[in-house]
Amino acid sequence: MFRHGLFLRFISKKVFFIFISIALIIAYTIYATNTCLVRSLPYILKNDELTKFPSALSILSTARPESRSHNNKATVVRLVPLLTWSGLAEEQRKVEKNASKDGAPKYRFLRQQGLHPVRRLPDALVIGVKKSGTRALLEFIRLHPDVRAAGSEVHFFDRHYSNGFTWYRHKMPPTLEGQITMEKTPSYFVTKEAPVRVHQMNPTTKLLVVVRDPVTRAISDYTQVASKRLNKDMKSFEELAFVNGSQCGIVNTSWGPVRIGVYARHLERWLKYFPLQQMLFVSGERLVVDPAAEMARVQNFLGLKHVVTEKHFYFNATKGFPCLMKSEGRSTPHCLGKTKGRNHPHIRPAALERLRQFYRPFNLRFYQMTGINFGWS
Ligand SMILES: Nc1ncnc2c1ncn2[C@@H]1O[C@H](COP(=O)(O)OS(=O)(=O)O)[C@@H](OP(=O)(O)O)[C@H]1O
Repeated sequence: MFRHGLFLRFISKKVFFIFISIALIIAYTIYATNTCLVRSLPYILKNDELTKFPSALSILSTARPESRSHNNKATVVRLVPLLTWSGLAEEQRKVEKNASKDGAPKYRFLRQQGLHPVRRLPDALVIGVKKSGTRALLEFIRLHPDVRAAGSEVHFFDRHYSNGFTWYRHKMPPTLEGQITMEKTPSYFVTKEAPVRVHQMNPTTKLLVVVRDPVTRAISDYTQVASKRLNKDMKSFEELAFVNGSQCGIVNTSWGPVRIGVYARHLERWLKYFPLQQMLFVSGERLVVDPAAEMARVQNFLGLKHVVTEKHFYFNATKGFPCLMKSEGRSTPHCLGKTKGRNHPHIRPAALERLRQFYRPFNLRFYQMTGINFGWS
C-alpha cells in the first residue's frame, strides 16, 4: 500500500515534468515561427507595391508607415489578426482613395502580372428606362468579375456627344482583355439621336432595357421630381398627368413622365438600327421579386458564366427590396441608396385606371414587338 503510494507520487512528478517540458517546447516553437514569418514577410513580398496590395496587407503589421522601413532595425512589428472581408474592403477603399485611377495599386499589381487594363468603349449599355430599376441592374451585374462599369451615368449619347469618343472612353473604367465594359444612362432609350449614335460607335453593342409598368414608372418619376422640390409648391400627380388636371379626361402626353412610358414608340427607333436579338428586356418587377432569375437572363445575354446567383441577395424587409450581401466596393450586406425605393404618393384609383387604359394598347404593341408579356394590367 505504502509502496504503491510512493510509486504514484514518483510517476505523477515525472508526468508533470514531461508535461511542462512539452508545453515549453510548443510555446517556443510558436514564438520562433511567428517572429520569423513576420520578419521575413517584407523580403518574401520584396516588391513595395505588392506590400500595399490589400491581400498582402492582411498579414502585415498595423505599424505606421515610417516604422515599416525594411532597413530600420527598430522596426515595430505587431502581429494582427488576418483582415476580415470588411477590413480588406476598407484597406482597398483607402488605397484607392489615395491613388489616381490608372495608378491604383490593383492595376499596378495587374500590370506586374503582365496584364494591361485599358479604358475601352462600352460593349454593353443599359439604355433605360428611367425609374425602372436600372441602378439595381447595374449594381447587380457589376458583382460579376468579368464586368466593369462606369459608376455614374455618363450621358454621352444625349448630352455630351460633341465631346467625342475619346472623352467617352476616358469615362470608362480600365478593363482587362475579355472583360465587359458597361455604362448605364436611362435617358438614352428616349433620346431620338441615341440609336444612330450608338450604332456609329459599334453596331454590335449589346443593349439592355429595364422596363416597369409605365403607370408605376410615371409615379416614381413624379416622386423623384417632388422629392427634389421639398419646400416648393408642386402640382399634384393628377394635375400634371391629365390635361387641365382632369382626372378622368385626357392624358397629358406632352408631360415627360407619361411620354417615357410609351415604350413601343421609343423601341421602334432602336429597332431601325439594332436587331431585337441584340437587345435584352429586363422586367423591373421581376428584378425586385426574383433578382437571381433576372440576373441569370442578363448573364446569358452577355455570354457570361452564372456567377451572380441567389447567394448574392437577401430580402431586406425594412427597405422592402432585395439587397446585396456584398458588392465590388463593400463586403458587408447593403441596400441601394435612399433615392431608390421611395414611398409613392397616393393616387386616386380613377386616375390610375384612366392611365392604365391609356397605356394598354401601347403595352400590347410592346409585348408583340419584344415577344414578352410583362403582365402589366
Ligand atoms: N433592389 C432594389 N433596391 C431599390 N430599388 C430597386 C431595387 N430594384 C428595383 N428598384 C427600383 O428601382 C427604381 C429606381 O429605378 P432606376 O434605378 O432606374 O432610377 S433612375 O432612373 O436611375 O433614377 C426604384 O423606384 P422607386 O421605388 O420609385 O424609388 C425601385 O422601385
